[in-house]
Amino acid sequence: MKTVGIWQVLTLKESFSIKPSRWVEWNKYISTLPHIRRLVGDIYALNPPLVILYLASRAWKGVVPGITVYVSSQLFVALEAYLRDGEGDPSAVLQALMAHLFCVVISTLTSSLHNHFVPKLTSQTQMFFEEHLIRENLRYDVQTLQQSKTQRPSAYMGWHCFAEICEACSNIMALFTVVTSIMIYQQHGGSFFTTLCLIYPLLARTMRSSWMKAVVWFSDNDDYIRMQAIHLLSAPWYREDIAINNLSEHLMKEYTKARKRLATDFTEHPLDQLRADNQTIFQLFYALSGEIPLMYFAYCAMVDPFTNTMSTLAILQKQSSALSGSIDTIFYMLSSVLYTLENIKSLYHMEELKLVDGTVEYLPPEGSTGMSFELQNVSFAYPGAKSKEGALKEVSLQIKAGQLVVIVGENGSGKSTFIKLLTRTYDVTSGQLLVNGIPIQDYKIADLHDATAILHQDHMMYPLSLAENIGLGYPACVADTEMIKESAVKGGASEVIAGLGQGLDTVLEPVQTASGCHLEESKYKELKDVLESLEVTTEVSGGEKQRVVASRTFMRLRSPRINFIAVDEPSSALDPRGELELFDRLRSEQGGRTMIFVTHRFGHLTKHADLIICMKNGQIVESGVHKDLLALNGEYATLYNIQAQAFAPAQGTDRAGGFRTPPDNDAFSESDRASL
Ligand SMILES: Nc1ncnc2c1ncn2[C@@H]1O[C@H](COP(=O)(O)OP(=O)(O)OP(=O)(O)O)[C@@H](O)[C@H]1O
Repeated sequence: MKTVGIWQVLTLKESFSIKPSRWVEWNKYISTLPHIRRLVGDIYALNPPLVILYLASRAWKGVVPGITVYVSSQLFVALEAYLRDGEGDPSAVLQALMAHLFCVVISTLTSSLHNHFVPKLTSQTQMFFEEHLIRENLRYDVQTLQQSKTQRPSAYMGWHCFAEICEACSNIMALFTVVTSIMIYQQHGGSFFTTLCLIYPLLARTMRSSWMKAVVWFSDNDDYIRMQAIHLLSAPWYREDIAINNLSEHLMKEYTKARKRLATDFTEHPLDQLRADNQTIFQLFYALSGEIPLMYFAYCAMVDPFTNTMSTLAILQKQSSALSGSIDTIFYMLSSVLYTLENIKSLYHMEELKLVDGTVEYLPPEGSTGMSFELQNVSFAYPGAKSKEGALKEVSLQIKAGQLVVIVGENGSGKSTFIKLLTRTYDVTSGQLLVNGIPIQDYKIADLHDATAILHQDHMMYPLSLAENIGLGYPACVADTEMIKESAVKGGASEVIAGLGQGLDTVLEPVQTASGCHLEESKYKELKDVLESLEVTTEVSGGEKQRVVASRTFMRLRSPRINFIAVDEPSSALDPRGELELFDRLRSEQGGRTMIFVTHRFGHLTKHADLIICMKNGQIVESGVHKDLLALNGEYATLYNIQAQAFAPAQGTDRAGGFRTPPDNDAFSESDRASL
């Protein structure tokens, strides 16, 4: 670790070597060859004539530097003979000039053609990979996706990888043709000259790789950290807090004090400071190496003054710059191509993921429309969770088909996790979870999900119309407007929807396609206004969104296949009346199906419950019905009484943390319940 100004910088000591580990890296890249073949095949199949045209344009780009070097060398020689003696061969000049111009014309035409058809090929490829990635993303469950460590590629990556590989091949061809033309032209000393030309790009590469070393940096300077914290506090989102608490002056004083203390330390970016260190000598060498062709010419001219002319110098300069350019490009591309190869893998990686699915078709238990659960010593830890403690520990329990269950407990006690296991969002880490007497993993996941409706605490809106937002609860009836409207009434969203200009057709957060540029000048105000009026987001409150999402669940409940309804704290943003109505309507929709509520405000639910589960630290600490649990006077009674006391007249303090004791252990009156 090195201290650079206020920064602590960590690097690894590396020396260049062809160690076995490097070969392991190369093997990794070689293993992508099947993916490259697949990528090229996929893109070729999209539009064979355009792909052939594209490859031809890249091939031309590969040979043109060599041809240009050769032809311009011929031109220099012919011109010099003509200028020096006044009686050179005009046809040789014309020939060389025509060849040179031909190259220029073909290159320009190729590049213009290239610009014409490449966007078409790019968008076709992008759409192909977008479809491929959407299909793969939608195929997997939460657990499999979370376990996949590979980065998620973008659809553009397909074309980008293909273009990079073609570009790399084109650059290798360019190098080959330039070297060939140097060898042809300079039959004596060509290889020596080629070697000299390597020095400049090699030094450039070395310099770049010294900048691209893996580095980690952080600052442990208290003053700097404090300045940054105060800087963050000046952001608009803290404004209200800072203004109301009148903190501006205090913060400014603190900032100034910290800045004064820091004055002597460097805060510039650590990489800039590192680069500035010990680079002068190296940079000098690097700059001088660019002059090697000139030195070589001076040497040749002194050794053999009669055969070396000014055209020889011009040719040497042209050849060396073409060669250095090709080598430099290849070095530069090498690192990006290696990265590209990794990306190709990730494009097809999703297909290789294995979805752990069962084979049993889900059927409800005989004579019932509910789903039964049995947990036997179930434990669960989230994949990659940092906490050593699992989210659920040794949980055993039975839930009968058609029961109404309420799960209560403190924050983080494992209530949502419990629901995630029952809905097979995740698989248990150990123990056994039986659904209708069969291990949950044995069922086909899609079948289980078809029989489940879940209303979450997150109110996730889809970037689609409100009609679809609700209708997708039951995709088979997504076009049934009447059913959607009825569901909206049950979910409490009908008034919200009626208040929006486009009603059910409103898209709250439309897909953003509109954009503009160069609109700063006032004469373009009209255009700017048009842009601002396009694809506008409609703001609604969190509670209103929750009502739309609840309507989606009511739509889902119309499906005759639903046997299990899980409701996980869906009312955090709802007003008390909205919450009460939502819970009552959900209960009235139960119709013999198993229904589980997770809620902190359980006063108006638990008395209807067939089973109450009280959780703490990932375990079930109590379970039973309301009366029995109150009589136990344990965890459930404590939680219940804390809520009840808010509505009870003052009667002294109780044992549960200093709250007033209610007149009896069941303090919610009907009117309290309604307004809870
Ligand atoms: N995706 C996750 N990855 C890792 N740990 C998680 C994840 N989700 C929850 N946990 C942890 O699992 C434990 C149980 O969380 P869970 O969400 O089930 O609690 P909860 O009882 O529903 O809490 P709350 O009442 O706050 O909603 C907590 O310690 C939590 O930090």
